[in-house]
Amino acid sequence: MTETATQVERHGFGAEVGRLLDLVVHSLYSEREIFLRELVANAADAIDRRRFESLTHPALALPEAGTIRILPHKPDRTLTIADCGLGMSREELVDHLGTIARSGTRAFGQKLADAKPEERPSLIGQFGVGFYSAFMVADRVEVTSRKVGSDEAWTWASAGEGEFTIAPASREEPGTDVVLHIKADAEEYLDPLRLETIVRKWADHITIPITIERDGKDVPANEGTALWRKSRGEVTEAAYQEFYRHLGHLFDSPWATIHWHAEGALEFSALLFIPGSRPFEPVDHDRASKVRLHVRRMFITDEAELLPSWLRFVQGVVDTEDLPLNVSREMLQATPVLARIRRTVTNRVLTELRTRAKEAEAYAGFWENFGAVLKEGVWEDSEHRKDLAPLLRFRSSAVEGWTSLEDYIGRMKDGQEAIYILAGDDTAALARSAQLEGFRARGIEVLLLADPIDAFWPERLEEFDGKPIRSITQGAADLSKLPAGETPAGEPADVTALVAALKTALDKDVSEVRATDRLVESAVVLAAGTAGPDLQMQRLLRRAGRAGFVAPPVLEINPRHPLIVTLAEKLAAGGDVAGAGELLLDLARIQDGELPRDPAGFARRIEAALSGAAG
Ligand SMILES: Nc1ncnc2c1ncn2[C@@H]1O[C@H](COP(=O)(O)OP(=O)(O)OP(=O)(O)O)[C@@H](O)[C@H]1O
Repeated sequence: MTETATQVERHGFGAEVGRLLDLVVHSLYSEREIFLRELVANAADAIDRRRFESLTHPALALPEAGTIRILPHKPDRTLTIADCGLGMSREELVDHLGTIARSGTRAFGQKLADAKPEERPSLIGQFGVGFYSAFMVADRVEVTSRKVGSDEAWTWASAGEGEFTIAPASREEPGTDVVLHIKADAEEYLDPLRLETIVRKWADHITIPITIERDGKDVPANEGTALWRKSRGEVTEAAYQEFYRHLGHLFDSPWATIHWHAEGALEFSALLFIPGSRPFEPVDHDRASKVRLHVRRMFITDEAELLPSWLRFVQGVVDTEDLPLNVSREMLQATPVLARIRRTVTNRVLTELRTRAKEAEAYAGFWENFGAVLKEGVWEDSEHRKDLAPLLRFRSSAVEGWTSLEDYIGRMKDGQEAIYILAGDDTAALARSAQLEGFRARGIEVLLLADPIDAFWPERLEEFDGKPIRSITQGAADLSKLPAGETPAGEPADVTALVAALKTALDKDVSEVRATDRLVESAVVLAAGTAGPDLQMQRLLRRAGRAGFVAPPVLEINPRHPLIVTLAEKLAAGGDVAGAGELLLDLARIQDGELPRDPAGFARRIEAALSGAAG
């Protein structure tokens, strides 16, 4: 390098990088070797990306031997990881290595900061922290990179303490060298045999050849067999697990490993995993499946959406013989081959779920992690809606744990015609809801739904096994045909006049006031009109600022409740019930977890009511 001091530019790290670096460097001793996994994975990504770009820009083609070279050099205590990948421009060096681009890394940094110091090593070992893990073993890191298609090369350098420098450099070919100045206590990473053990452990499934320099020669270090091409019997659980962790930045064990080879009309190998825990990076990031598409072992893209978005939690690889190696992005969008693969792979995952759904306990684990995502399919995928319905699980007002629609139907009462559901924000609150009183009194089970998507999909599924699915907050649930377990205490008051007076008092805040037989202990409850969305859907629309023309709720009153009886009497004696009406409506709202319409006014009315009681 012929740099002069004046050409070296100094930059401060983004605040998040600084914090992450500090944590990584100071909390780690045991699992340091994963730095190599991270750097080799970055090199492999860069080569894969270059290969893909070169399909449309042949000038960017990879040199013959597209390898990753690991070069330990004891005399000057450096370890270099060199690749012939896409390379980075000056701006990319600054952006990619000076700030944290990946949301997952950022979230991980937070998790790391929150963890107890003694827990940090294992956290880092499990997740990896990308490029910055280099600072676990190096006290200085230099990255010299030349972007494909450019003659310029630049060196990014840092001691991992608050700042990095950028200076012009030279590199004969496009690609990247990451040079680590190995710390005194990390000398083992200059030993070729030690490095080889690490590569075998972490990177054996990487299909790009990896070599380690030993006695002046590049010695192959990875087997490079594509794991998914092997038959199931040839792959150990440990190898599956390692590959799974590599794919999804996951640290647990897969809940399901689905590995098969399709032959006949379509030829492909697929290795898919359903994660055993919710991934660290939120799955709804862009809602697209990231299953990787390979053609004859070569990585093509992870954007082929090989699974519908409601299966986006599935990780894995599909490797086909039926597409040309030089498949372009345009072709990927147009080819019927992918559509056929998609259908086959989707059905295979559904079959796996159906089989595993028979083991209630294990399935519950899956459901808690990904049930909410699966339900999106019921909402948006008419082709698979009916396949998904039997896979759904619910909390219920009648049984502990999870239950299915099929089991619910098995418990339906004589004369009960519908499957009843109640949606809200939180199952514990739903289980206590006044909405359930009349159903409980009649021994009728209600399914309790607390995912945001639950406001949507039931409307699309409509029925299961011939039984309509009904939200109990929508319309007047017709409970009169179903006998109550015991007759509720007290005579119902004649509330005809009260109903009319309350409607007048509440005016546009309610669309109707009516007496109901679905309450037992509570005086009032809200319902939605028969035609429009149910209460939970209305709440979500309001929160999204899209209440639009949602009709005001129906206020239902319990004619046997002492409070209602008293109000009916007060009205008959010529008293005014307008203030009480305002309070009743707000009480009904509060019961459903909402705020009073006018909290200050509500407080004043409560004060007045209490002083009346006190006086
Ligand atoms: N050898 C390389 N060649 C080209 N670009 C690289 C190389 N190493 C890193 N980069 C760029 O720097 C970015 C940051 O790397 P880093 O390892 O921190 O995160 P990541 O690779 O995105 O995530 P992770 O390592 O957690 O998978 C990469 O996304 C990539 O754009």
